[in-house]
Amino acid sequence: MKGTAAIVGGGVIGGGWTARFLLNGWNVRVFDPDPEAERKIGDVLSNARHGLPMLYDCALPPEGALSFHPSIGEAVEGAEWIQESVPERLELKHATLAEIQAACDPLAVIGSSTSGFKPSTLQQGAARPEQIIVTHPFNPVYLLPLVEVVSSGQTAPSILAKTKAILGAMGMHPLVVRAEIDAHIADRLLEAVWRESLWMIDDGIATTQEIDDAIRFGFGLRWAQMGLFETYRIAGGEAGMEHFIRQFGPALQWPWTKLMDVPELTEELIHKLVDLSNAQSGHMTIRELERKRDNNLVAMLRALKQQGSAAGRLLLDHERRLRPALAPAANLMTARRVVPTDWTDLNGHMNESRYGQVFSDAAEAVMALVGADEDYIASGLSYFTVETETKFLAETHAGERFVVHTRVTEGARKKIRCFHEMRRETDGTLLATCDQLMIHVDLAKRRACEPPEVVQQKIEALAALHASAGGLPDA
Ligand SMILES: NC(=O)C1=CN([C@@H]2O[C@H](COP(=O)(O)OP(=O)(O)OC[C@H]3O[C@@H](n4cnc5c(N)ncnc54)[C@H](O)[C@@H]3O)[C@@H](O)[C@H]2O)C=CC1
Ligand SMILES: C[N+](C)(C)CC(=O)CC(=O)[O-]
Repeated sequence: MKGTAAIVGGGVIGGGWTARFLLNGWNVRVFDPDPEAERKIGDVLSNARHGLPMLYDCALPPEGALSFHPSIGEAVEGAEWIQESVPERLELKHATLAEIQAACDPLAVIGSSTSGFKPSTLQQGAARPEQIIVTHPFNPVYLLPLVEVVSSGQTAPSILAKTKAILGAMGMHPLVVRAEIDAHIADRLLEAVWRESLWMIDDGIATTQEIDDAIRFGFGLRWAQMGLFETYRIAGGEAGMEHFIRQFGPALQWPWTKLMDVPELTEELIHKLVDLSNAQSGHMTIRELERKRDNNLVAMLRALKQQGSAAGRLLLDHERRLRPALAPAANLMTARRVVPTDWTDLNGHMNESRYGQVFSDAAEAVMALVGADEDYIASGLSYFTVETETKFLAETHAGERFVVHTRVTEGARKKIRCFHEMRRETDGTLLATCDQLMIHVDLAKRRACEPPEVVQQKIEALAALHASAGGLPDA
């Protein structure tokens, strides 16, 4: 599902939305009065182009076209999705939504990035309230999948359905908030932590660094994979949640928090916070910090993907939809992707162990093509690799795109032999080759066996096709 999106307000969040849509193949039309908007969005895009493709073990769709427009009216023309991301001021949101509605398609989704306003508040005075919905993302929008989707009684069910479908197709997780509430779900939680943290700084209890360490060395790591309640269920020991709530529930009455109070934002507190933050992170520019954050997020999300857990499960499902179906052909493209940062080593290039992964993925594509796919393996039959010879011919680095072409050089009885060629996509440089022999096995007996006739025929046909076609395609 791809189309045209209009981004109204191209700052931190609008820039992130621009990248999410563009890199998922949508055309994006931006309006932002800031004369620096194009450069700033360019910087966000360069981070996104580095980070997002690394999440996937296959290629993203070709990028859409990006354009900048001098007015809201021109930007929203023909757009199926309009994302409002102007500063968090109600009168500005109302004026912007009115200008959008004066020019846009009445059937388009108008999503607002608002961190805190309820959709019914945004809809006040709107020409078509039914078209407006809250779609609250998380920074960086191009990497974090969560979008809180909040409708009011006036939002059309068709707009809600379209919103969920479009966000899901871009690999995002639309979390539909059951009832509208100021600051939705996540910002309520974040605000409680933020308020407590400001108190601890104001009271001289902790520095920004110490508070960040308390999060990132402990519960921050837990929250990425299990959230609050599953984590606390485990913390109750074998008796689970009941023991946990009976033990720690009463502590909520004790003076552990100052929850509802807010420290007064005096100039003194503001300067203290800024000075502490400069001492903690002032040695890096914001862009350097963003790149560090993105590399860490990519590595963590890839680890979750490997486990099929939490946001990693979502990535796996998205990847399945992105992967093109392979058909028998003389020119068999068995992999196409970028080198993720966590595949590089101290030498600054892709580590030799990762080539094994690349050629294993290419071999799995061939297996699936001849019918030895996930269901086949679940039924108790598969192929094991018994021999490989890999030649490392040129270096490749994080972020570089490569393709693998495979020729089946032997396909008879229990054997499949593949010859893989891995090339850098930009200039066709041959990076590595791999000669790989696989043997068909019975997974219950863990012994070699003949594949069924139907698989056998497909392998033989593929081997014959590749023998008659000669070598692999020129780069
Ligand atoms: N920064 C964050 O962490 C998050 C912010 N949000 C929400 O996203 C929205 C935007 O916030 P940020 O991107 O952080 O702000 P920002 O200040 O980075 O960007 C706002 C952009 O809107 C532009 N703008 C100002 N007036 C405009 C107008 N009349 N028409 C079009 N563009 C206009 C500005 O030039 C600026 O580029 C807010 O509603 C905020 O609550 C949501 C999630 C996270
Ligand atoms: C601080 N904030 C309220 C703008 C934060 C958000 O809305 C979400 C986020 O990305 O943390």
